[in-house]
Amino acid sequence: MPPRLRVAIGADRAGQQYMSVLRDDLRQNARVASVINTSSDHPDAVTYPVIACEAARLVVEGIVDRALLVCHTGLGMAIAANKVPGIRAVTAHDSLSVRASVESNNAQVLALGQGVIGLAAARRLAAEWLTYRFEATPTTAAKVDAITAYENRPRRHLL
Ligand SMILES: O=C(CO)[C@H](O)COP(=O)(O)O
Repeated sequence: MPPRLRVAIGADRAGQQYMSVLRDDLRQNARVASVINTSSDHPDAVTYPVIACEAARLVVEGIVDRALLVCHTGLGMAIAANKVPGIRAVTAHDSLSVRASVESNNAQVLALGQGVIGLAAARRLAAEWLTYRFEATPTTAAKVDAITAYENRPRRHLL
């Protein structure tokens, strides 16, 4: 089995229910070394950009390997997390996309929508997500490196 993963988990108010179930699942999963909860259990505590950027920061600082985020659609969490340099965050609600996000895109952040999929599907996707690792072939690595290179360009060259 590959090295166990350190995972951050977080949710806004709209994702609290799934997040608490997924957090317990992560804690019981043999593929997980540790779980950091980036959201307060209080449902009004924080909004999705705060949670997403905090979780993304934990990833880029090397405190965790991945982050699992839940909001109503999974969209805002991914958008916000992607603003943190070095983060590749996706919203994915099917097995193929979840798998490709890790194996092909080397995404470290998965955002799920509590309003989009059922709880059983969310639990299955999260469990599957833990089994995947980036497969650094010449083609996949070159594309991910191209994203990083674009991100690291001086700002005047971005337009
Ligand atoms: O789904 C969300 C963001 O994509 C979030 O849970 C709700 O955001 P809001 O519609 O801006 O409140």
